[in-house]
Amino acid sequence: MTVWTWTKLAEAGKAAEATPILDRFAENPDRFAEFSVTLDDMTLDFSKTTLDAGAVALLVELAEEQGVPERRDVMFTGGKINITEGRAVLHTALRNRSGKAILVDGTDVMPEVREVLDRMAVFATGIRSGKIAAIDGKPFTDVVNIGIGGSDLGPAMATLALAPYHDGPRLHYVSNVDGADIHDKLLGLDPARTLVIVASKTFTTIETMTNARTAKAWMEAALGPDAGKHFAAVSTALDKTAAFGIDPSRVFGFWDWVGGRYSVWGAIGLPVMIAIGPDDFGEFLDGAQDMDQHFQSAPLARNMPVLLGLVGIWHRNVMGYQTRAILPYDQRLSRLPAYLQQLDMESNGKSVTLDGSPVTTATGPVVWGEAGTNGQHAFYQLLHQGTNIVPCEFLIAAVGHEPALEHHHQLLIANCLAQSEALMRGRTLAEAGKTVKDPALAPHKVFPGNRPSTTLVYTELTPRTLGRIIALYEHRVFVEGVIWGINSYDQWGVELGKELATALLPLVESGRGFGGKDGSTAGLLQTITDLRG
Ligand SMILES: O=P(O)(O)OC[C@H]1O[C@](O)(CO)[C@@H](O)[C@@H]1O
Repeated sequence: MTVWTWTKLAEAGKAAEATPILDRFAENPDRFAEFSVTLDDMTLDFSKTTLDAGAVALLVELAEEQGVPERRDVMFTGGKINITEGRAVLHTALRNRSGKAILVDGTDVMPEVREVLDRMAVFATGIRSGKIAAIDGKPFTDVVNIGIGGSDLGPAMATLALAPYHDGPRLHYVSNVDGADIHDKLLGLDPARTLVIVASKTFTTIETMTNARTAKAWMEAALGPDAGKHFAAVSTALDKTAAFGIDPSRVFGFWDWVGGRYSVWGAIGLPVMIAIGPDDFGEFLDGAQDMDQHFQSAPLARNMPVLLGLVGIWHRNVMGYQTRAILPYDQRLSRLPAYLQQLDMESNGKSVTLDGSPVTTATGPVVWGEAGTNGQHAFYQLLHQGTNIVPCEFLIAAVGHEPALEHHHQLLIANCLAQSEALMRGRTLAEAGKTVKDPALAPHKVFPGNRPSTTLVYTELTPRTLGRIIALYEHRVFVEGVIWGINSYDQWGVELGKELATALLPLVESGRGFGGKDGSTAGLLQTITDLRG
């Protein structure tokens, strides 16, 4: 009975406060082994948390009671778990390399998935080799991807993450409707050498369509009516890509059962495939499949995504922490926090359960972060001494991609481990007193410690490793969403702002008619109108 389990968990949470994390290692020399989980060369360490064996057992019980294994199996087999949109949730089909059929409404989706991936590979290879050339017969040197949200964050994050594997044309990402974005990205690009990919699941998103039209005008000004030959599209709306003038042979489709924020594995990943090539893109998919298979087969208590999800539940619901920080010690993962913000917050930022009734527990935390070590010199002050406790999620590769700069990587590792140690260990007043001549300074140098973190360690940030990392976080979001009883796969919360922006545009354009608006909005419209002159 779930209420009973939540009650027991609340008691466990109170009891946990009595034993500092650091002391738990003295009590149990096997704590690291017992509170970490491994998949091949990847280890998730959650020993620097207040969890003990009893709490983990209760959390696993909660996951079982809430039906995590059953819901997982329904998701993987094409059940329509996105009930508010009547859709299956099958991003896992995009990286199903097993040859097994996956049925949606009785039809195997795998032949279509493979067909699109094969077409992407032919196109990407052609662009990379120059066989698919610009209208003057010369190779494309630059690719501009226009998209936003899931049609931008995943490929942009992955392109940066996999820079050491990038041997195709240069990639540029335009997302913001702010004209500054497309202006600055196109500046210095030669339309004669540039391919534009318009990426939009719906092909209606105002930001993307506005940027796409601007890019088309830029291209047409240079190339005239042949400009369309420098465009490709990724979308589920094939009628709309045709209306935009993109040749169907350059349109790569996907399906309504792939959510935008889960879509990097298929056609939305086209720019990544162009950058790193189909073979490495295949490795990326293989990595995700590794995690899928582990998620499906490992017992809950040794299951990496389940445990990461349960650590999240412990921190959010039992300890009451409101945010979680994503802290990759990898400059090339500097877009990971932004990517995970959409994945996590658009999925689990919900207030009603599947049946529409209000939730009775807190749901998704605020997700934020920055690459280490940069964050250390910005916001770690608050992490160590602020009044909020922020569970920190560190990521670090054992090996960097720059052998000649090995000393940099050693410093990076030392910094990463030092931070989780410092958060846990803290510094007492007595210890602080020994570091200062003036005792009045000692309180300023106290660190409360006992601040929780997890660390994900792997050999090297390869395409396969990146695939595993992203799939790990996708499944973590799933596990938490199931426990909270919410639909992680819709995003109605983004609609109201879009509707109001559409209604406001004519007022901005005309500079009048503010009467029906609330005082603040009318006042801001008037002020902006006056400033625009
Ligand atoms: O790919 P599209 O349809 O342009 O949508 C872009 C993004 O907009 C949203 O629908 C809402 O912001 C996201 O879920 C999605 O990733």
